[in-house]
Parts: sequence; structure tokens; C-alpha cells
Amino acid sequence: MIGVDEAQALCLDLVTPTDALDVVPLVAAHTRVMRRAPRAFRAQPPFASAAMDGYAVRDAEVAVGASFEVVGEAAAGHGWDGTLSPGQALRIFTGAPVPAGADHVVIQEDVLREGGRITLQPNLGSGPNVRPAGADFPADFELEAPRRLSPSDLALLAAMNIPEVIVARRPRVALLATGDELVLPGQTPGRDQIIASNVFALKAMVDAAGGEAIILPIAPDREDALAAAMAEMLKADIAVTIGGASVGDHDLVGRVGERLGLERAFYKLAMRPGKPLIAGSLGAVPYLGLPGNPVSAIVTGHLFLVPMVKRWLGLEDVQPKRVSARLAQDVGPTGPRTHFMRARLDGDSVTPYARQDSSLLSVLSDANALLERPLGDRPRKAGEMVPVLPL
Ligand SMILES: Nc1nc2c(c(=O)[nH]1)N[C@H]1C(S)=C(S)[C@@H](COP(=O)(O)OP(=O)(O)OC[C@H]3O[C@@H](n4cnc5c(N)ncnc54)[C@H](O)[C@@H]3O)O[C@H]1N2
Ligand code: MOO
Repeated sequence: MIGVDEAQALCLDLVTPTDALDVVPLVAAHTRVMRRAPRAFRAQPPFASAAMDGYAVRDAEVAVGASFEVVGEAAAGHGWDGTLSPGQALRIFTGAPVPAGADHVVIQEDVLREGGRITLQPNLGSGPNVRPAGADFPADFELEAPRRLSPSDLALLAAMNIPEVIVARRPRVALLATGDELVLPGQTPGRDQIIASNVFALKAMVDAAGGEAIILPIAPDREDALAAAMAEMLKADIAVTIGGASVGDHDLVGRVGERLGLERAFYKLAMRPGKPLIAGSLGAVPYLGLPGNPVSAIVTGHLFLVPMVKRWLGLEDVQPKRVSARLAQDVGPTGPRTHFMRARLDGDSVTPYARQDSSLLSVLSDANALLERPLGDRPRKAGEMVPVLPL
């Protein structure tokens, strides 16, 4: 069986970053992946501007007791066109262009004004209270791409006078739950049935990663019906089945996939939970066959599906973040599979849950991290540093 790192690399290899692009206005661009680096063509601020309300003067003339004649006024949006001469001051407000000849704004609290003159007072601050032109960004500034646009990115793009951005289209990710035992929430389950659950977590994860998950009708454990349902996924950008991946008589996904031209990249990996994962191409569509156990499906979704969505969008840094944390308690040795233990991360202290069965959604919901225990690892003591994946 292959290891987790190799499996992650093979899954990414299945995906080509899309060249399907959308042009969207800034108001619709939050979390979209910007693919072209836009250029500002205008510095910010575009002129030296006052950082405080007060009086613009020459820095060389600033001294306690110095006195100036006030010759005019500048406010934000309303500059003053002249040039200050020695001995002159300009009344100025925050955001106004600093006039030629001035390079210091004395704040009004440091000034005594009498009629048309000001005198600088003993508590004089140091200044200069002037924001140079281009202090935020220069005229040739480019915002690096690809990037997933944050709220601050949107403000920066607006300041650059960019009203719309070129972003990757969202990948359509088809999610197909399989199994005769499943019904949707709100339906009435039969005596031997349970509620399909993990598809809702996977949809939320895909959507949050920048994709557009489509939940297909549940497919039964019959070859022809499953083949028809899986054929629907050939229209998607990424295809995902859930369940039926293991070795049981009713685990049909691999076999049916092959009828539809599935080329496997791998089947099974040394990971707990998630061993019976299938990865490959279904026709031309990147495909994952996730195991059905809810925790297995969600953990493999986190480690393999979400990075595939991000790669499709054109992002480079796609793997889940790992941090280092201190074990809060002793843990035993691991077996032949890397164990992603459901855990609680508090500050830099990590505690695995006692119950680790891959059916336990209540434990996963309480968890906020996965404690990664490499395969064949020795017992570890409380206080040792270990890798952790925040959820
Ligand atoms: N003899 C062996 N049996 C099993 C092995 C093995 O190696 N040899 N592997 C086990 C492991 S590990 C896993 S994980 C499961 C995965 O099996 P499948 O992918 O075939 O999943 P199913 O059998 O369809 O379902 C497993 C379990 O999860 C429930 N399920 C399925 N889909 C959903 C859903 N959408 N929402 C909620 N719950 C779901 C299903 O009812 C089963 O209880 O196989 C082990 N067996
Ligand atoms: O690998 Mo299974 O996912 O342990 O339950």
C-alpha cells in the first residue's frame, strides 16, 4: 500500500489547473481565485497627503515659538494650487494634498492661532505627519496571482482602481453517495436504513475551498443503476463517490467505475481512517472513491479532495496546513497505517479522543484537529512535539 504523501501527490497529478476564467466585479469576488495579476497604473496615495489635521509648513522652519502667516486652506478632495514660501503656512485637513514647498504638517493641537497667524507651542510633536506619494503602493504595483481573494485584497484592488477581476471558474464537484441503506435527512428510513450524512460535510468543504458541489441522488447497490448514476458524474469537473469502495460483495464502485473507463492511480493507502480510497480518472474527469464511513469520507475529503479543488482553481499552496503541538498525554505505538486521530487542539496542546472509530461523527464534530501519527511510530510521551492538522 502506498503512503499518504505519495497518495496526495498522485491525487494532485490527476488535476490540471483550469483555463476556464470568469470576469467578476469586486463585490462578487470574495474567496474567488484571481488568476491574472492586475496592475495599479496609479500610486496610492497619488500625491503627498496630510496624515493629520493642522498646518502645512516647511520642515526646516519648525521650531517652538516659530510664527507663520496662514495663506489658504486644503481639504480632502480640495487641494491648494500655490507654492508655500518661507514663513507661510497652509491650513490643512487629513487626506488633503500637501502643497508644493511644504513637507511637514504641524497638528492643530500644537498651534496657537491668532487671526491670520499661527505660533508653534512648547509641546510641539515631531511630525512630519505627511504620507509620501506611493507610500501604500507605487504606480506600477501588481497584486500577485494566483491568490484566493480575501476581504483586504478586495479593498486593495479597489484602491488600485480595479473594478473587476479575472478569476478561475468554480469547479463543479459531483458528490454521489452510494448504498441501499441510505436515505436523505427528513425522509423516513426503513428498519435497516440510516441517514446519508457525510455528503453534507463534503459539500461544505468543497464550497469553502472555492468549488461548487452538486449532490446527486443517492445511488443504490445495483450495478446498472450505479453505472447510470456514475455516468452523470462525467459532466462534472471532479467526480466523487462515497461508499462502496471496500472489498464487500456490495462494494461495487471500483468495478462499475471500470465499466465507465476508470483508470486507477491507486487503490488503498496506508492510512487510518480512509484505507479503501480509490483515486483515478473517470474518462477525463479526476475521480475519488471515498470510503463510506463518515469520518473516513470527511478525513479523506480534507486530505485529498480539498487540495484537488484548490489545484483545479490554479492555487499552488494546496495541502492542508500542519502545525506542531505538544502531546497532552502519552500515546501508544502506531500500526502499519498513518493514523489521523481526532483530537482537540488547545493553544499548542493536543489531546486525542479515546474513541477513534471511523463511524463516530459526534467525536469528529467535537474535534478541531487531526493528530498525525506516522505509521510504525513508537509510543510518545506527554510533552513531545507532534504534527497536527487543524480542522
Ligand atoms: N473485510 C474488510 N472489510 C472492510 C475493510 C477491509 O479492508 N476489509 N475496510 C474497512 C474500512 S477501513 C472502511 S473505511 C470501510 C469502507 O467501506 P466502503 O467504502 O465500502 O463503505 P460502505 O461499506 O459503503 O460503508 C461503510 C459504512 O459507512 C456507512 N455509510 C456509507 N455511506 C454513507 C453516507 N453517505 N452517509 C453515512 N454513512 C454512510 C455505511 O452504512 C457503513 O456503515 O470498509 C471496512 N470494511
Ligand atoms: O480506513 Mo477505515 O476508514 O478505518 O474506517
